[in-house]
Amino acid sequence: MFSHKRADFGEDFLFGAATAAYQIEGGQTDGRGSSIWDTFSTTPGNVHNSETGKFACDHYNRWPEDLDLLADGGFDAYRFSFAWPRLIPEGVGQVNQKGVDFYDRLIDGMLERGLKPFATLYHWDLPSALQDKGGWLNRDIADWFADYAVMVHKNFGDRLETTATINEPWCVAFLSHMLGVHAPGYRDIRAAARASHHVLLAHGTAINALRAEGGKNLGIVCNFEVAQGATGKPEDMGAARLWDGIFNRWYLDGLFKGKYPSDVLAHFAPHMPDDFADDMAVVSTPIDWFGVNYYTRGLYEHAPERGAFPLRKVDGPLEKTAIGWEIFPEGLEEILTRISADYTDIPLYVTENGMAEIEGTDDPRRIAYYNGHLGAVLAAQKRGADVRGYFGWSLLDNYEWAEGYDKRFGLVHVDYKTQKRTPKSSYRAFQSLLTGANRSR
Ligand SMILES: OC[C@@H]1[C@@H](O)[C@H](O)[C@@H](O)c2[nH]c(CCc3ccccc3)c[n+]21
Repeated sequence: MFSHKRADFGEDFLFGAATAAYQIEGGQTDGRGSSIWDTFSTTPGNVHNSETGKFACDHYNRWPEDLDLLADGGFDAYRFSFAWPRLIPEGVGQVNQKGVDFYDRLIDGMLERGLKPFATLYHWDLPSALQDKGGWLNRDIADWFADYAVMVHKNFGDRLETTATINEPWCVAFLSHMLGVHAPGYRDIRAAARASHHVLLAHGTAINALRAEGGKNLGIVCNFEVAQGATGKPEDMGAARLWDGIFNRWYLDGLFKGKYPSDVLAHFAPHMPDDFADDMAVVSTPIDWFGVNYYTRGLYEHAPERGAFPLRKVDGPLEKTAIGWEIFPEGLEEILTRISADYTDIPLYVTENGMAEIEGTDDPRRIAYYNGHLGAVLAAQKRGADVRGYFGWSLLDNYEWAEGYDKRFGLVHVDYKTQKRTPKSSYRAFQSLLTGANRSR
């Protein structure tokens, strides 16, 4: 079990678990439109075993059971995402009423169980019809996204506890347009530079549109990593600093200082959209809370042969999870205190933190992983970070993007042949922390 008590975190602190539509819903039916992950995952070479989210955890049909798991676990909140193609199949225009009905039932199901809905508008499943128009490379996406955000607000806003615009703009832009690891799988610095700006422009444009409709408790979720030099050599420390710029400071500086970091801009400058500087007031539109996703640290070395970004991640010595990420809870304390000291004093939520294992292990290390990172939250709170909640990634084993289904992050095991859900020992640890007892319905 955990070595912490629920009261340690503060009376109003919220505990939750998180998921994302494409990773759990399946349900490619009832008018849902195609997304870039449907096409990317069915293109050979992109995803482990060419696995897709076609069925996933069948959450589209099994959502009552999954909400029961959250309620039985004693969780206060549920972080979920809307599938843009399920609500507006072509991305703009015609609404799919069956999609609206699904999320109506889902959100009412949360409220009936006393679960606070923490919604994410975009968790990577862009409608294919918008990709056909350039997707994140087309500046118009700011308006497409804002119109979608307003549609969600009008249908569900009165029942949502919080709304995040984008999950992990670094993944939407750099991972997907520079590294090509995620959909749409570009490997092009010009695409990466333009997507890295347009994703934040879309965020700010949507925040302004939601404010105009009376939207409240609006935020964004970014992913963070502590970047350290593989050695103390100046060139390796410089590589870590540059990665910190690419992964962390591009978003923190853009969102909270209204200015992109000059070291990263030096590499992106020839490829940035014209007059991007004129957009920075919109990019840094004030928000009400900030979501922090944290998993691990990275060690970096100088790699001159690597072209535009002369750096390379190197293998570290610390214990690793099944997805190869070092276990480094101190990094969560560092990230939370850095954000609250250097960037903003608005409330922070740890919106994702968790550990992958492989099939059937119910890895006992997961309890230690969570215990260590919960301790990091407490340490950050003691150092002044206003951390209001913590969401474990993930409620269920699910579709782990390019890794397919092998890498299991769930607090609850899913047998994909039978769709049987089985709580893991880490689920019981949260249940004990949150309810003081191990019980199931
Ligand atoms: O990889 C575990 C989770 C994903 O399942 C979530 O959908 C996503 O929000 C998320 N972000 C991160 C950290 C950033 C990252 C994502 C994918 C690959 C490498 C780094 C880890 N995770």
